[in-house]
Amino acid sequence: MGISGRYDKVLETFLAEHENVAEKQGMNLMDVLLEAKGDEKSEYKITRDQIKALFVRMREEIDSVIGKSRLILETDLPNLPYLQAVVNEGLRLYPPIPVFGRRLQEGCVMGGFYVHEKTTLVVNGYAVMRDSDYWENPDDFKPERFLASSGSEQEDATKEKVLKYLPFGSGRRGCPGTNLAYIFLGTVIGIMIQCFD
Ligand code: HEM
Repeated sequence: MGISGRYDKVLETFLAEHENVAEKQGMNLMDVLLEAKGDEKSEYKITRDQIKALFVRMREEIDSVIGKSRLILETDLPNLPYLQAVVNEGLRLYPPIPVFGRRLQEGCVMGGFYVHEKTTLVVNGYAVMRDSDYWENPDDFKPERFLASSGSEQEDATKEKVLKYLPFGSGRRGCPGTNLAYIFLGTVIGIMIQCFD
């Protein structure tokens, strides 16, 4: 058995351990995911088949662009649009920093309300990125929405996209590490796809 087969076996043991514990004390991320998978009423069903289809498409893209003889480099990322779309969609649905703040230097009208200067506002990026006014089927994991060929979200003008896609905030206090973050997310996820089944 290859290394990835052996690794799969170890992971399956962990999964079985989590599924079979009768009385849980606290929950960790794997418990949360397993509960979502088993929850009939959950808004979005996670199935192993969906994860597999996503995985197969990413693996095909990486194999066709890079081959099987080396690992992904930073310079490969622009040639891997589906991998980038998966990273974008992951950040849209599960932003590591879901809210961020601003303090107003001047009073102004926002959404019909006058907001005084020095007011601290919290921007809920999580809610904006799941708003059905801006995103089609917002709770679905659909990386295709970030592909240039997709008609739905991609047709939006760049400015609007910046304001509805906020995993790194926006404007002059937006995250200065955005480019670095895309590089490490793309390479780390891509390398895991290359190395493990
Ligand atoms: C997945 C990775 C990352 C995410 C999701 C993330 C997200 C964010 C968000 C939402 C903000 C607030 C932006 C705003 O208020 O408009 C922020 C600020 C910031 N981030 Fe990141 N970040 C990431 C990685 C990084 C990295 C790799 C660095 C540096 C190497 C970095 C450095 C900073 C700094 C210094 C600020 C404060 C900017 C300011 O207040 O002017 N971040 N980040």
